[in-house]
Amino acid sequence: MILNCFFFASSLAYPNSSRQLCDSCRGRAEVSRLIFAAASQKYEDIRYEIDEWPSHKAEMPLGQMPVLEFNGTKLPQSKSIARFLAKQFQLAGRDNFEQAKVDAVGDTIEDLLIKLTPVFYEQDESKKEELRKKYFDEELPKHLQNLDVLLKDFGNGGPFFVGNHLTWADLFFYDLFETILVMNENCLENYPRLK
Ligand SMILES: N[C@@H](CCC(=O)N[C@@H](CS)C(=O)NCC(=O)O)C(=O)O
Repeated sequence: MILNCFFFASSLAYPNSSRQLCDSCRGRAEVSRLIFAAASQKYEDIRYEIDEWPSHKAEMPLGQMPVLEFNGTKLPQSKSIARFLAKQFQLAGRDNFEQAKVDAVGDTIEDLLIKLTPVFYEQDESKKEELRKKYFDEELPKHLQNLDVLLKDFGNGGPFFVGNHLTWADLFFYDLFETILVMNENCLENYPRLK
């Protein structure tokens, strides 16, 4: 099976952080790349730079990326792509209810990502810092508290969010926190289970 992913490359730099991220933000396709890697599956990974994007936008069903091409059809929406791949490769939960628990974790992670995006897109440096501080002081703790509850309830005391085995929810959390920890390396200190 050959699958193509499309993805935006953009820069992410936090000069005050001691953590380093790769020189381009991995974006919304990264969780799918991690699923492919965890399942040892081959796929084609096509990435566009910002200046290449206008000539490809019309090729995408919703004019957005990422898009997965499977058997000649293009599937948009990063979480739908991730769920599809996870189901293909048995990383979505072992029964219907486990899948719902994995989805609940994935949706809770998405909640904290949605609130973070204004920080990424703010161009004014002082406003960006203000938003960043507010996010880490007020917003993120609520979401981490929610994730901690789900980890406790669904994870059977083990290291995975659901059912003592790896699912795409773990990969989604790992992917996002690689970025978030660059922005604030202490943000998981009060959540030892999540850390
Ligand atoms: N809900 C969508 C959001 C996709 C999205 O916003 N993609 C952005 C890049 S992160 C995009 O393609 N922007 C370019 C454009 O809209 O022209 C998903 O999760 O895939």
